[in-house]
Amino acid sequence: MESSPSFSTSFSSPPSTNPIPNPNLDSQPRLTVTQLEQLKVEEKVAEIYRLLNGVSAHARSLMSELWCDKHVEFLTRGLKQLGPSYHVLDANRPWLCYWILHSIALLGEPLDTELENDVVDFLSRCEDEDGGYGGGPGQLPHLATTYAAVNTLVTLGSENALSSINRDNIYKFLLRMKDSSGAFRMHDAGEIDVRACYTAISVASILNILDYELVKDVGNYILRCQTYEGGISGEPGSEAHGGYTFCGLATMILINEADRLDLSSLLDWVAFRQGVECGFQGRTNKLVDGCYSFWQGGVLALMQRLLPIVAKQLTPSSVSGESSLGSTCNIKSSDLAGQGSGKLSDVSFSFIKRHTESGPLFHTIALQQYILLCSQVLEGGFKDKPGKQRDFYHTCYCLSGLSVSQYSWSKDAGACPLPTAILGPYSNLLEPIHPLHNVVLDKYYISHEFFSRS
Ligand SMILES: CC(C)=CCC/C(C)=C/CC/C(C)=C/COP(=O)(O)OP(=O)(O)O
Ligand SMILES: [Zn+2]
Repeated sequence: MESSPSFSTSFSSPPSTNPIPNPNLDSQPRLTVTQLEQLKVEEKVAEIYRLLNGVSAHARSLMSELWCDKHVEFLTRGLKQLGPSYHVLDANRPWLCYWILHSIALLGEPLDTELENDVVDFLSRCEDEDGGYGGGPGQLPHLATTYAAVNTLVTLGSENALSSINRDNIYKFLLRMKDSSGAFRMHDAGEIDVRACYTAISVASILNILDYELVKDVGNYILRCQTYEGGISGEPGSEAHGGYTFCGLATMILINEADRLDLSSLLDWVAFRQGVECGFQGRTNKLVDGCYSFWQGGVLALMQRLLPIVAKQLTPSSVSGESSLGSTCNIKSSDLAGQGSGKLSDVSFSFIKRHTESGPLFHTIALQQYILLCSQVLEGGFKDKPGKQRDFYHTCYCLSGLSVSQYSWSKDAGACPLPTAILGPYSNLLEPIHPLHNVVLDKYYISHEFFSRS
């Protein structure tokens, strides 16, 4: 054996170079590429956190400040003009709109009407005449960019933005993407995966066009993607990953079938993804990354609302209660038969005992610390981890994760958190999100009202 069992090889390390000799530890077990990277990241993060030692509470609060003005400046500049290096994202332009505009909305910053109308015009030019949005004008419609475009227009929230969406055509596009297995494909003749299922169901739900035809058998596909670890993979037989776990769980909640998952093993898997760096990793034995603050933090925010069902899966009569997800998720614990593996680790069990009544399922202050001290770029924007560059994707998902962690103690969706739930000054508080769609909650309510009318 090349390495000791406790240093098991990561799935994603390239076989040709893995494991490599560790020059610093000649007589020790040899470490894999990922293990060496992990040690470096831990050291960099520890160095940052050491700065907090021995300084006053005031200084610590300043070090944890969210630099709102800098972020708004970075985001607004990006919305107006991007440098040439962004050409690689030419097929993702609705995503850029969503990442930037959702981040601005989370920061509570209004957008000027001219800029807003420019975005609505641009997205209308990305809309295919047979339904769905492409990555840019004239590009083929794709489910991911359709999700990004719809979430952007919901985030803008004006009559002009919401009425620009052709719901009949989007419905036809979604039906065309539906596979006979029940799952969805990303585009005509494209790949089938959990992302496609989530983006289709999220769009249909938010636009109030979700029906039996779209829902039929999609839950069976998601069930096939829950792995032996408890998390959810992109397709059957692959590795559990935070991004897909969010997509899979949110889909199951939106179609009212969350109780079919083994929620106790899912909870165990996701709870263990928060590491010594205080942030989350995307999968077992991989590195921390700021974007998982939302993908994994969002899963835990959803799981918090499902705890009565987790407990019911374990012991059908132990806990009773209703899910609090609101109108899009009308799961009633009384509707659910006790099912699932019936096995729950001590960790999950004590979580449930402590948190069925209140309180988050992860260390929310620690996550805020990772986001604000390790991912935040003081000139504006957020990054994956120390040593990386800022980008709009990480800015969007670090801010979304920050919002989720700030509101995780709040009993009612969006209720103002206590100061003790916020790391740094209270002015760090972001807008709350709807955790199933990742749009700002107020914007969700406006669109819900708008699309309920027709
Ligand atoms: C709505 C929507 C489209 C959601 C997408 C969800 C999402 C983020 C999926 C993750 C995809 C994936 C396998 C990343 C692994 O990358 P990596 O190997 O570079 O990263 P890792 O080492 O952190 O796993
Ligand atoms: Zn990332």
